[in-house]
Amino acid sequence: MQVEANQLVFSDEVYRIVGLPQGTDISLEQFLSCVYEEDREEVRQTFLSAKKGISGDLTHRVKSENDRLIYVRNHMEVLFNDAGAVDRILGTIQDISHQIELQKAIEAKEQLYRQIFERSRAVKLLLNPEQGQIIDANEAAQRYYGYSHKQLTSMGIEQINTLPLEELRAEFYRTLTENCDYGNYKHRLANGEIRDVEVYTSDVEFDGKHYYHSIIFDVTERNQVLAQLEKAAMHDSLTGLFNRRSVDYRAEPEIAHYLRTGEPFSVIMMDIDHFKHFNDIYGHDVGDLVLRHVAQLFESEVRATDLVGRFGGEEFIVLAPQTDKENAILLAERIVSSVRAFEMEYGDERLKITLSAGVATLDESLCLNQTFDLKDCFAQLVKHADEQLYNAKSKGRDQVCSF
Ligand SMILES: Nc1nc2c(ncn2[C@@H]2O[C@H](COP(=O)(O)OP(=O)(O)OP(=O)(O)O)[C@@H](O)[C@H]2O)c(=O)[nH]1
Repeated sequence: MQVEANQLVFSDEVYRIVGLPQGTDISLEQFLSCVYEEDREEVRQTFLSAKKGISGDLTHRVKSENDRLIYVRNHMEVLFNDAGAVDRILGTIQDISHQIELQKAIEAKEQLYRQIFERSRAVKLLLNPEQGQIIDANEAAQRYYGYSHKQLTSMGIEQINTLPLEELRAEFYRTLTENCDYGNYKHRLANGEIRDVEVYTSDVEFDGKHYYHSIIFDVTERNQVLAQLEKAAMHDSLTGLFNRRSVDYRAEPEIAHYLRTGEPFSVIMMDIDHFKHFNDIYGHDVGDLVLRHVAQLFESEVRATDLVGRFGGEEFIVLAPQTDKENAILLAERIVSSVRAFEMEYGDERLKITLSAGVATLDESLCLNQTFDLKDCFAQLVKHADEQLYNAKSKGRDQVCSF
């Protein structure tokens, strides 16, 4: 622009941008009329400042043909004459519509993903994998954990996850590298409650840095139901002892362990003497009570590594790993004695209970006859213990016999 003459000289590109025929003489006002109304005043002010000697930059819109809006970056460079007065303003107008459209598309996408993260009803956290720092937390996470966004984003994941940070890192690494996209953890809420959670984690990259995007599902109630179902499936409902299915399930690895290491393994089969009398004389409920009391006595006599199960009716079994014949006999005698010493109160009466037991200890002959089928091997062992149990019964009951 020739400042003195108030005359604008355009390059061909500027004529194209403003949509005017090339070579047209243009005044500042004519140029401003091409500028989008909302931006016009700002462009005028930048021109006025340039006229006063201040160079400037601005982004504005220009109305092109068919009123199409074009975004331009307008740089006004002030050139001074020898006397130091403003001589010309050299304007560079660059069509940046494409970049702006691109930027708008990126922003729109960013907004979309931001909303997917923030408005999701699933609990979501964004973590820094090195420090375990919580970088972002959506509203559902704030509600779930009971912390504000500010509090969560100043916390490390180890303040929520009950695992120590080192173990957590190893867990994250395992989850991501082993292509297993979720892990089960315990998370602590602001009110101190510990909840079971299933966490799905994916590695996301942004600006050259890696983050972990975790979606957290509370599975506390589901786990409680599963644990109850599992307990019901594995235990006898009357006595709380393991049921026959779980005895079989636990016996097979013990036999495999014996075959591998030669460490002894014994079983004790036990049966309450004349149990039918309790039912017949006092009723079935009292019979049930006897079974419960006896089950408690068993549990107090065995080691934590032993397993006591109800094999059926009034027949019980003890699996005693790492126990040889001598020690299994001692254990059986201890149990038989403790039952003998026990008196069950029933009204004014004190009911006496006795028990017979048969012991069998695993040896190779029991397994070698089989084709190394663990089930058959265990059945053989039980059969031998059962024979000894009936031996004890026939010898007068209230005693232990062994194979
Ligand atoms: N109350 C109760 N009785 C049961 C249960 N399961 C089995 N019984 C009873 O246990 C009794 C077992 O009787 P028997 O097998 O004749 O044996 P016993 O009377 O203990 O005699 P010996 O074993 O020969 O000393 C039967 O009357 C069964 O009905 C139970 O869950 N509750």
